[in-house]
Amino acid sequence: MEDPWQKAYDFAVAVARKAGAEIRKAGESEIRVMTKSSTVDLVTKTDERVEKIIISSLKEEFGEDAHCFIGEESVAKGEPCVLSDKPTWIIDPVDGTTNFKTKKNFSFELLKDDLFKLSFVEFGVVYSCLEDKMYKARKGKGAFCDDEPIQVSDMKDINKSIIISEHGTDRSPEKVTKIFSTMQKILCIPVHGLRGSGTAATNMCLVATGAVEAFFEIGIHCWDIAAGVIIVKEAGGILLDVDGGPFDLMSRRMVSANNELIAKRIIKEIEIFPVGRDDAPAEK
Ligand SMILES: O=P([O-])([O-])O[C@@H]1[C@H](O)[C@H](O)[C@@H](O)[C@H](O)[C@H]1O
Ligand SMILES: [Mg+2]
Repeated sequence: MEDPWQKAYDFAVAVARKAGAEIRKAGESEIRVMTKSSTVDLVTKTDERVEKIIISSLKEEFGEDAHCFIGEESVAKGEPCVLSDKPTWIIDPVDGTTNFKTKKNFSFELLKDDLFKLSFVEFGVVYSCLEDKMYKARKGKGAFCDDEPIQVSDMKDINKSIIISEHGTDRSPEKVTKIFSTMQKILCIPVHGLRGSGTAATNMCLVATGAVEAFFEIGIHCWDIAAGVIIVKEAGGILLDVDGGPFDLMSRRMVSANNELIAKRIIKEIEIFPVGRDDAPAEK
């Protein structure tokens, strides 16, 4: 049977490479940083320019009105963040802008993917442009890094696991206290280690390749994780909400793990704090 999304998947990979080259080039000049929702929620001209390049390339290829778009920087400027039945590209032009602005050897990512409905991701692409690694996954067809199949870790022992979490972009003391309390409790289970790369996309690819057992965060956005969701799933891993319920892409809460045992053990320690949904109606 003909695969209707293969062309879009291949095109997504090509656009990711093109955008990655732009980001690498931009990293050679001075990077001026601006802020969005808080003083630690950063954006640069490169984030904005690369998002425009990606969206215009997709419109040129598939038609002006064929698909919808949810782009991190467009949403920051007031565009809606709502999933409908129409195929929708979810775009984070630079994931890990805080790493990007240092111009040092941390990773930052470009990601995009395509969704139909909340729980139905067709494919995902994450291009780690500094190390030139292309992660991708297509529903039912496996996950790959540079065309080599990837697989989550088979570890079932939480005491031998490595867990990733991040601190997000909200520095209100009560939330930071919960984040650190959760990390302390997880460290003391004990686990082998806690990590954090500074980009949700990389963190999810690390779960997918088996480098770590799990990554969780409260406060991430759909564009940080959408591509990673299918990459982790296709690599054999699972996604859950931080309360152990079903994962919801727009909820801004996620646990991704190699298996249910590890995910549920971490979930026992997570101190949940409230965050607004990505698709919440805009405040008047
Ligand atoms: O803003 P951005 O650099 O695209 O994305 C951020 C990164 O993914 C970071 O790892 C995560 O902790 C933040 O919650 C995100 O906002
Ligand atoms: Mg970003």
